[in-house]
Amino acid sequence: MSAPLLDIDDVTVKFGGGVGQGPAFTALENFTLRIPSDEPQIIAVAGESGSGKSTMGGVGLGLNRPSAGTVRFQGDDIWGSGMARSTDFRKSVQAIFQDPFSVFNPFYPVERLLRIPLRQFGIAKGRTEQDELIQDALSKVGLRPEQIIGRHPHQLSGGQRQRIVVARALMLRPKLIVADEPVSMIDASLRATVLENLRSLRDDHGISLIYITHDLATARQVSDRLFVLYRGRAVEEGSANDVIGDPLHPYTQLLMNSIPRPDPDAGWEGETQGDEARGTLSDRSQCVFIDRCPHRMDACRRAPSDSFVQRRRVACHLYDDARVAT
Ligand SMILES: Nc1ncnc2c1ncn2[C@@H]1O[C@H](COP(=O)(O)OP(=O)(O)OP(=O)(O)O)[C@@H](O)[C@H]1O
Repeated sequence: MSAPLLDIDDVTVKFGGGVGQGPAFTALENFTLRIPSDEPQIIAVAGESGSGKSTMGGVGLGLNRPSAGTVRFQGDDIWGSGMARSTDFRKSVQAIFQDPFSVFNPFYPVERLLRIPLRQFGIAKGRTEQDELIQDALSKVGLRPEQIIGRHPHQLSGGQRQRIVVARALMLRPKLIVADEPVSMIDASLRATVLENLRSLRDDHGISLIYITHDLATARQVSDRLFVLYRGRAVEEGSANDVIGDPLHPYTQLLMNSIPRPDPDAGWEGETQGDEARGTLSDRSQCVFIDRCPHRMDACRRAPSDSFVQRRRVACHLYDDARVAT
């Protein structure tokens, strides 16, 4: 069996803790995710603001170095081998970020923006080959090259810009894409198209995706597996259908019952903010959800171990019996 494409094994990421930085803050804790190399998948990572989603994405992209645990890409420890900084790795793992505006220089026409990564990664030799690749990538995301080429970012709609970001990633023929809130900046009518594009990356191009989102509905639409993060802990993980269809962790249940606001960036109703949402160092010895949980009991003063129940992994003392049984 070949090595997994990406193997994030028991990774913890802490920020700060250095001289003059105050105590270390745990943004991600004991996180494990394996994406097979022979079967492209879309993995959704959901949770409220500050839960550690982007930190997790940064781990996959080789941007956040784990404080503990290992990250392997096709079998190689990306930090042990120095691979995280190699051109090969940076080409193989691409990012699609939330705000397509931020990646565009307003003074460059689109094709110039697309040529930069081709040159940077040495993908196409001459200008003709570059132009062919650019046109091909634009067509693949449903854009008509003749309507796009020669235009500047402000002459394009939000949906076109977002698709260009997908085209840019596609041109580099990555094996994995980390898409961080790719649809939150575009209006609902275009969302379906962009989600369709993400699905096509998996189905037509064999690319796996880590899809980071606030929005459980789109997670269900596109993803094979879903991780629910709270205060840096994956509290529930399983097939998106199982977890969203019948959530077991009280936090996932809360997410399902909360009413999504019209503005996806505003988060869920009842969402905590700031320090409370992030948790503190002292929280880590007990269940991270203890202060909001309607089922709180004495056992919750200890951090729960994982239980495997109803085809998913859940970190909650309510399922301790299931854990003993397995
Ligand atoms: N470089 C950093 N230095 C210090 N703290 C950080 C850093 N990056 C993230 N954090 C903190 O880690 C926590 C998790 O942040 P992260 O961005 O991963 O959350 P998120 O779930 O993606 O949130 P959002 O949905 O708002 O983007 C936050 O409290 C954030 O302030």
